[in-house]
Amino acid sequence: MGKRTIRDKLIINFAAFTGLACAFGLATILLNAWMATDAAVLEAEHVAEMIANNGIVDPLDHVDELQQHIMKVHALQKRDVFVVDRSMRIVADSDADEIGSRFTYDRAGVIATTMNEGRPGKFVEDNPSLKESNKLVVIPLRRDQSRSNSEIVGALALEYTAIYDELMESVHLFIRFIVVLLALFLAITYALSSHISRSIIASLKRLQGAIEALIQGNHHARVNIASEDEVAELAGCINRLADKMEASFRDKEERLAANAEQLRLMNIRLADEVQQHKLSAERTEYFAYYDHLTTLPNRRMFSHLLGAAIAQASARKTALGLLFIDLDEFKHINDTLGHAAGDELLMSVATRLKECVRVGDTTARLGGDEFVILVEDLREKSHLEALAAKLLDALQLPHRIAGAEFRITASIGISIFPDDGEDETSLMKNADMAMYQAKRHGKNNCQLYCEELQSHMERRFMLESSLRQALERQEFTLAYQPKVCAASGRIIGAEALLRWNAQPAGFGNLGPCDFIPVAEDSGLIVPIGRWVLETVCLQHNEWARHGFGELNVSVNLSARQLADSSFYNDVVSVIARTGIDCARLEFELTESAAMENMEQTIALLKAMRKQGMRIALDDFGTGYSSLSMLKQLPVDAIKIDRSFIRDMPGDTHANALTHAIVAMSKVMDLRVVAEGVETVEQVDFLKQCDCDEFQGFLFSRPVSPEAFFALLEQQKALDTLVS
Ligand SMILES: Nc1nc2c(ncn2[C@@H]2O[C@H](COP(=O)(O)O[C@H]3[C@@H](O)[C@H](n4cnc5c(=O)[nH]c(N)nc54)O[C@@H]3COP(=O)(O)O)[C@@H](O)[C@H]2O)c(=O)[nH]1
Repeated sequence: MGKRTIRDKLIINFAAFTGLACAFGLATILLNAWMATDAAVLEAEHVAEMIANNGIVDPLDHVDELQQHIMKVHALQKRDVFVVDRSMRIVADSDADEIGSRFTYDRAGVIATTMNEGRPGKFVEDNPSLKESNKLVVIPLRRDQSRSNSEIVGALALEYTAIYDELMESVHLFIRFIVVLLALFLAITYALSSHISRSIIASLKRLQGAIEALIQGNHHARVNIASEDEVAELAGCINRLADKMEASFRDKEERLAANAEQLRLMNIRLADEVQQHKLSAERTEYFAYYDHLTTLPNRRMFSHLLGAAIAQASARKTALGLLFIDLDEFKHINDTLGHAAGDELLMSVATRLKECVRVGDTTARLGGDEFVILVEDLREKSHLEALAAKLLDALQLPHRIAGAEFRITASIGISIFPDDGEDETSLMKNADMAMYQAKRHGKNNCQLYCEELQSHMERRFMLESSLRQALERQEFTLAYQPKVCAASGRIIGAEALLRWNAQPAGFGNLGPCDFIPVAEDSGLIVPIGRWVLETVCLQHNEWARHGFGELNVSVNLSARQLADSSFYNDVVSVIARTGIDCARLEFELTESAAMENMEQTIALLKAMRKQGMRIALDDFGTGYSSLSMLKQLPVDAIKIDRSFIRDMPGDTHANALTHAIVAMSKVMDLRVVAEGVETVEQVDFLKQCDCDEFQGFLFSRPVSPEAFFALLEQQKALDTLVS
């Protein structure tokens, strides 16, 4: 079934209503017609009964009286009346001419039926001669009309056409009235229905328009229905829905606006971050090739530049010079002044270096305090030496760091392409090797690479592996050099000095000055030092066993040992294992070793002194020898370097310095040991200076444990003799 509009439904309703109204009208008409017929028949029956009940008993025997009566009724009411006997012969008739004839115009046999059944009947006369058919009512005619069970002798027929027509006339009038009324009613109903449907449809259309506007996003759309019916309620609902939608839309709009603002801010931030990222990427890219502190090319960049320069020089058959620069004692400066000052110094160095080179030369920082300079188109080797000298001079000039002036030196190694190397790696390695050589040559100088240097390095490498083996094979021994009390002249202690027996062939006779630096550079000095300490402690136990437990014994320490994280624990555990009296154990370290990592060294020395061990500052006077440093370091004694002792008493300068050192030490409550004492004059002078102890060849060279023991025994014997 298709969709039905409201209009369709109203029309259907209207049609149904019309149909019902018509049916009702028709039913009314039919009822009226039936009632009219019934009334006419009843009236006829009544009249017929009246005629029949006129008091005549056995009426067919009194037909004349019956005839008279009929005639009276006919005269009064102008109706046809006749009476038939059971054979349908007319015995009385308002039309007297018909009397005696048979009535034949009742084809349906209504009269016969009436006579048989005793009930009234009605029929329409089938007389073709009549213009209008007569309607007749028939009643049975009894012998005694007052008795209902009396024999039926005939029938009386009374025409009721006129009364019927009269009644039907009013029925027709009623029908016309009903039809007009129905038509009027239908017209009004139709008009009203149309009006209502139009008004409802118009309202619905407005509702539809409002809803469609809402659907299309017009949230201001509202519908105003003046009525107070359901449509108006629906309009109210739609308006409320629209209000909600508008509020929700406004809310959404506000949220959208907020989101858009957030998005905008995020976009700005994102753009900013992208920019930052770009900058950071550029910075990362930059610092991948440039040193962030000095802005000089870094190792990676320099490697590229050197590679390119070698390729170009190789093609052009020209030479290159590579200067490897390492600052002397930079670590000390960094440790004492702090990293910020160290950074400032590095920046100052970078500036000085750049100021010294030509425009086409490349200066780079490899890291730490290592710098390189690449000189292209090199004509003369001497130009490199001149440049190195210029650099050393420039670097020596005071640097203004943190408001104070500092002086530094540097060591420079030089290699040349293609003589000293044809590739980047060998050129760098050889310049670096030459720089180490410059360091070994006392720093603040430059060294040109040469093949001997290479063989020297190779020799050094072989020495290192031999040293490693020596430790494993226990090829080291200790010599002991006596320390003599200045006041009593007696041996009061000894310094343990490392010796290497069974040395490998090809190295000559290697003294500690030859192999200890190699052991220090390679780190082997740590296990070697551990062995020295253990041996010294065991030796002291041995002396103690022979009654020389009061002797003090000194052990040398290098910076590398002090820097070793397990050093303190190693010392403590050796002491615990051997059971040596800590008060008899003294450690000697140089000023430069102490200064390599001053803070850590101070803490370490303090811890050792707390355990009862003593500390002596070795080679005093050759390094910084600053008063402030001496004040900071927790030491018990200083050993005046033998370079001072050697020159006295002839050198007034050395004499004065020795005097000053001893005086200063006394003020600081430090014991003073003079080392390298070789002459009696030196002893006399040192005694005048109030020196506490002497150590030197005058008393004894460093000797084997057995020889030292013999010295002790000899002293003991002398003591016995004197006492
Ligand atoms: N870290 C360690 N260093 C050690 C150890 N053993 C030795 N050393 C250091 O080696 C350097 C050289 O020592 P050595 O060749 O033994 O020389 C010592 C003495 O022989 C020498 N000396 C002593 N008296 C005189 C003298 O009258 N004249 C003279 N020309 N030389 C003399 O001095 C060296 C001892 O010096 P010092 O240590 O400064 O007291 C040396 O620096 C040793 O420190 C070790 O086990 N570990």
